[in-house]
Amino acid sequence: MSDLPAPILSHDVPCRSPVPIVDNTENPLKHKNVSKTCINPEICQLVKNGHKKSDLEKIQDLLAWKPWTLSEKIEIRRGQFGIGVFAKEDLKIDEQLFFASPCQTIRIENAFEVIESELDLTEEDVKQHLDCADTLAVYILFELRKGPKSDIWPYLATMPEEYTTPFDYWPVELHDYLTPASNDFLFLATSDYVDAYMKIRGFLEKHNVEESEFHRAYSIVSTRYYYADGPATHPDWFVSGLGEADCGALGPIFDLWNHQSIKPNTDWIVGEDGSMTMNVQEPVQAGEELFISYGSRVDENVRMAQTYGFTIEDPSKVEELIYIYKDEIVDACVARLGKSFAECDDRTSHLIVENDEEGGHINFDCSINSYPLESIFASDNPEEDNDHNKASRLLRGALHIIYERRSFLEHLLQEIEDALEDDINREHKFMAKNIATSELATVTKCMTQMEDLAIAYERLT
Ligand SMILES: C[S@@+](CC[C@H](N)C(=O)[O-])C[C@H]1O[C@@H](n2cnc3c(N)ncnc32)[C@H](O)[C@@H]1O
Repeated sequence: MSDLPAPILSHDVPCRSPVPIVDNTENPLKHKNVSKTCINPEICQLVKNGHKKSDLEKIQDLLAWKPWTLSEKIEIRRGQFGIGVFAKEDLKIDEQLFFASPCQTIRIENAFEVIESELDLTEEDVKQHLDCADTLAVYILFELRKGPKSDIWPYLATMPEEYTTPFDYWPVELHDYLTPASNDFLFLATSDYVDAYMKIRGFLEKHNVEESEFHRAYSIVSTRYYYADGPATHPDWFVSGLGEADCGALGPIFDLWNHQSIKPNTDWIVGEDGSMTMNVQEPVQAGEELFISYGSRVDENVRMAQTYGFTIEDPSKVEELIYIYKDEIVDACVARLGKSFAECDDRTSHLIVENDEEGGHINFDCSINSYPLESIFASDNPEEDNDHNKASRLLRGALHIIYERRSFLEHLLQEIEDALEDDINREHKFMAKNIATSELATVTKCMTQMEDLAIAYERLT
């Protein structure tokens, strides 16, 4: 049984009607609840005297902003990953911890309202249509500029001042410390927001928005965005579909939950009406941090680095995908099939293109039924071949690639360890180390599986 009051249904909390731009010179805190943000009179006095609010004081303001449905058994405080959510008491599976009605989340409709009514967005400005993330980023940017006059200031005030992730600004001199897959993701990290910036560059320049300001707003959105249904209607300049779960929203309070890939202890449900509920998924002991998984594909350090700007040190808590590159396949083909470089190169180029893999790599899931490896290591006389021969040829090819990768990663890790002896760019070097460590763990696991399989095949002969 939940200790929470019955959830506030969406129709009980009126959504804002289109907000006219109000002259707030008298009361800069337009929202009624916001004017009462100092829930602690001592803090109130300190703020009046020019005291800069701490992170936790800002969180207090956020909690006082709306009638959140938040379990008394949890608390928000600083932990090892910045602000996080913690259990004050033991929690049982299925207990409800948090509920937000649609009006308590920040949705694409809020962004439409402000962009359409307050910003002079012309057809010329939006030659390419904006998607959900772009639109929310523009909205967040201009609300941040309003400061305390913004309707959503108690939320925005809790955002980190600096919002750049190391992957966005990776120093050129540290490129060699990244695995090949990280180098692919490094490109993706910047390309999203650069594309978004380029789409509306003219409009942003008209408002004197520098790239760094847009970058902060875009990062706020991309690191805190959850999928929700698209809007029922939308302006012409908006690109996403109607009513499909391809859009996103920001969830104050909800977005204070930190990430854990494997067995997170809480989970969330987005209702059909757009409400958000957080439930306990694994038993939790008092004092423990509450985690969600940010998504099924973020169990790779490399992807977390790209999207969220952090990596996890413990390799048992992450699982990388193994990306195999063309050069590695060609090398294995020459070494294991005794063919010429030209022939192997030709076969591999052809198959990688046919397999339509971006960037000349294939995703290898440590299975010998992996196409196009199967085709590359196929016999020249397939009609004389049998399953056993096929499998052992494939295993030899795959193991060659895995062994080479493993020794590359061991060497790379040694180089990173040496580089860590000087203090420059330590955060980046630790990130590179975590990525290489988790990839090495995944590759080693795959190697063991392949070797066990190879031994089993040998026994059969
Ligand atoms: C949605 S916010 C979570 C709240 C955040 N900790 C804060 O202080 O506002 C996501 C950000 O939290 C941090 N984070 C979340 N989970 C993490 C983890 N497992 N390890 C390191 N950092 C994490 C990252 O900076 C990430 O971009």
